[in-house]
Amino acid sequence: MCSRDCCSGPGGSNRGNTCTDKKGGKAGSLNGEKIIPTPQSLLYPYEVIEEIADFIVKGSGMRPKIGIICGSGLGSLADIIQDPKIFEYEKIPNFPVSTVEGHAGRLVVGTLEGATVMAMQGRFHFYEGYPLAKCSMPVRVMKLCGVEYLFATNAAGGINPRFAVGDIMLMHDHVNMLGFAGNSPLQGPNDPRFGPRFPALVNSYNKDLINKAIEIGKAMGIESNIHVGVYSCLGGPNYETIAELKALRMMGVDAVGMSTVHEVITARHCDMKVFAFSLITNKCATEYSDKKDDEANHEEVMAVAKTRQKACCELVARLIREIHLASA
Ligand SMILES: O=P(O)(O)O[C@@H]1C[C@H](O)[C@@H](CO)O1
Ligand code: HPA
Repeated sequence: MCSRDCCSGPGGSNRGNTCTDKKGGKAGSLNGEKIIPTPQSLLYPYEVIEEIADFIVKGSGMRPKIGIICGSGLGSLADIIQDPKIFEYEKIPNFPVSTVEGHAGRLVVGTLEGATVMAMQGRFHFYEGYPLAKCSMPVRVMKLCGVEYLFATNAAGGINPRFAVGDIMLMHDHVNMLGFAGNSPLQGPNDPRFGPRFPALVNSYNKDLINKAIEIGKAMGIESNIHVGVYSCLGGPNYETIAELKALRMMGVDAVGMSTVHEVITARHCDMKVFAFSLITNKCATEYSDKKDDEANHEEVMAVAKTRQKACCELVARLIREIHLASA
């Protein structure tokens, strides 16, 4: 049996992603066992998600209402949670592990501005070798824990020439490049306990929350650093070519990254309200040049995120306060 995490789901059974064994042989029959392709939706059945959610709710003694996913270098969004109960990903049954620098690999449950919240300090990316359904599985865990609002954050390259490094782009739409290529976290049989077979995605990004965030940005005196725009997720881990960036710009994309979209699709499928933003950590070149500056790198992404942690934390905390006060 193949034990690689990329192709084993809960229970350790093979989940049918293309896989090579230790000797580099193509999987199809590994150690004599036949590998049967498994649709993404069967990677984590409802009952397994329920078990994970029970583990978190019982372990924390809380039913969080707001879920936060911390982007690269934005783990401090979870550090401001009060009275935190911390769950290392390795200790949560059937949870994947974080493999990317800047993604600590912990789930933090507690209170923030009076609201009960749970935050992923570390997300899962397609390029790590995880199928999309596994990348966004924690969103379903959040849902079954009681979460109504998803706050998804990411580090992204700015394609819109008006964006500067350190700016925040509130996402109001996305272009799902992995979807264009036929990949979706919802692939396979649909479990209606999560949501409908064919979810609509217009109005995925909650307009009220976007408007409130703009107001908060003004109150913080950073309105000139706040934009509203379109994000696109590519598979990574390589950054984009100039031709790809030009094409994305022509499609109306303002910022590009390697995450978030599949999480938003999963959240909207199970009817969560979504707020998402990109921290612009680098400017993407859309013209050819020999300048080394044009080359994105993860160290720069992390360094910029560090300098903007405070503003991002304040924006998130103030918005959560508004949600909490409105529902009190
Ligand atoms: O998890 P996010 O989307 O914030 O991380 C971005 C995309 C890659 O994981 C990494 C590239 O620097 O940052
Ligand atoms: N491209 C893709 N992902 C990213 C970038 C980028 O320029 N910056 C941070 N994450």
